[in-house]
Amino acid sequence: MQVHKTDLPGVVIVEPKVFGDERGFFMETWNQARYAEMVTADAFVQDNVSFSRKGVLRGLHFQKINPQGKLVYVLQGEVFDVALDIRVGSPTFGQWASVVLSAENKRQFFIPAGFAHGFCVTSETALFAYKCTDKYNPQAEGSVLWNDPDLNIPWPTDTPELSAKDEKGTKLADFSVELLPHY
Ligand SMILES: Cc1cn([C@H]2C[C@H](O)[C@@H](COP(=O)(O)OP(=O)(O)O[C@H]3O[C@H](C)C(=O)[C@H](O)[C@H]3O)O2)c(=O)[nH]c1=O
Repeated sequence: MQVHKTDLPGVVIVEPKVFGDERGFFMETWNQARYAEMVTADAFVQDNVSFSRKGVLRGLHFQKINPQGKLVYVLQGEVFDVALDIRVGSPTFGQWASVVLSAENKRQFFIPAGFAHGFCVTSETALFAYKCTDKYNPQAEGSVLWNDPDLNIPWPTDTPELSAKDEKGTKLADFSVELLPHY
């Protein structure tokens, strides 16, 4: 397994070891000891899967309370994935890192607790899997506006399919600091 740093401390790209043979391939998508040593010491407590069509954009979501670190990857298809630092007091506040995740490249992306996360599907469909380091807390959820002009994130489409919640996302600069996670 290889782990690559990004410009955002704690946000890493994981390339798991893939065992290919004439039948196909095998890979460990998580291993408690190895990931605790190489990715995050935080324990994972919840697994999620979502399925989306091309052009669907989910994000940019965070939880102020029970902030979730996420180990995300794609089981089928391809997405453009973004981690945005919204931790008040962080030296990289307002900065984001992106990566293309696909069933082909088999990459994983770790987004630490306190970041906002989102992805946009670039294949016909995508099956998106992830592990979370804290529970779902809908009362504590927030959405940063996907196309916040201050962030200038190069999403693969200007006209994504969004949930009603994400249509009404808030510009990062418009959040009062008590609604954001703290560094
Ligand atoms: C996230 C979540 C959702 N739900 C229920 C609540 C709704 O009835 C339904 C769809 O929820 P939502 O529209 O918030 O799903 P996404 O838009 O995929 O949200 C996720 O999108 C981005 C990419 C993220 O990083 C977060 O994991 C998460 O916010 O699933 C649950 O029961 N448990 C959960 O952990």
